[in-house]
Amino acid sequence: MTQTIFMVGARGAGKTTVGSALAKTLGYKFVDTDLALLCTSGLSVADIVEREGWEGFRRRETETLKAICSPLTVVATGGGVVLSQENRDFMCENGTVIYLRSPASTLANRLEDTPLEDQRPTLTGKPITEEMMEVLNEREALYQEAAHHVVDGTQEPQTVVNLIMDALALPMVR
Ligand SMILES: Nc1ncnc2c1ncn2[C@@H]1O[C@H](COP(=O)(O)OP(=O)(O)O)[C@@H](O)[C@H]1O
Ligand SMILES: O=C(O)C1=C[C@@H](OP(=O)(O)O)[C@@H](O)[C@H](O)C1
Ligand SMILES: [Mg+2]
Repeated sequence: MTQTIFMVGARGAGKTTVGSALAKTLGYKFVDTDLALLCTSGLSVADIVEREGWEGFRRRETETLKAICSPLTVVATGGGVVLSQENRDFMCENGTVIYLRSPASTLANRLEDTPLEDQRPTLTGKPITEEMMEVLNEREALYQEAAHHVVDGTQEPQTVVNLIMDALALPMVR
C-alpha cells in the first residue's frame, strides 16, 4: 500500500484530525487541501469565497488536490471536494478513498464547538444543524460513490484510525 489515501466526508467528519493521526501511524506524509491552499495563496477559504465566489474556491481546490497528490501521503480533502466529477475520478484513479461517515447531529455539535469560520464559512446561511442535514442530503450519495471504504467516524480519533487500518487490511495499533 503505497498509494495516496484520500479522506472525504462532510465538515467536522474528522478528515483533518483522523487523517493526520493516520499519517503518523503509517509513517506517511500528511497534507490538507484547505491548509495547502492557505499556505500557497495566503488566503483563507472565507477570503477566497469573498473575492472569487464558491466557484473560484472550487477551481483552486481541484488544482490543489492534483498538485499535492503523491505516494505515501494521506490527503485530507475539504468537505465539498466530491461535488466535482473530475475530483471524484481523480481520487479514485490515484489512490484509496476513505469516507468518514457521521450523522448530521454529530457533525453539527463538533462544528459548534470548533467553528473555524475563516476556513468554514457558511454554505447556506442557515443554522448549523439545518445546514448539515441539507448538505448531507445533497452529498451522501457522492461520498458513497467516491469511497473505496466507508468508515464510522463517530468513534474517538485513534479508534477511527484503527477502523481504517482494518479496512485497508493493515496491521492495527492498539
Ligand atoms: N472522531 C472524532 N471524535 C471527536 N471529535 C472529533 C473527531 N474527529 C474530529 N473531531 C473534532 O471535530 C472538529 C472538526 O474536526 P476536523 O478534523 O477539522 O474535521 P474536518 O477536517 O473533517 O472538517 C475538531 O474540533 C476535532 O477535534
Ligand atoms: O463542505 C464544504 O463545502 C467545505 C468544507 C471545508 O473543509 P472541511 O470539510 O475540512 O471543514 C472547506 O473546504 C470549505 O469551507 C468548504
Ligand atoms: Mg479539514
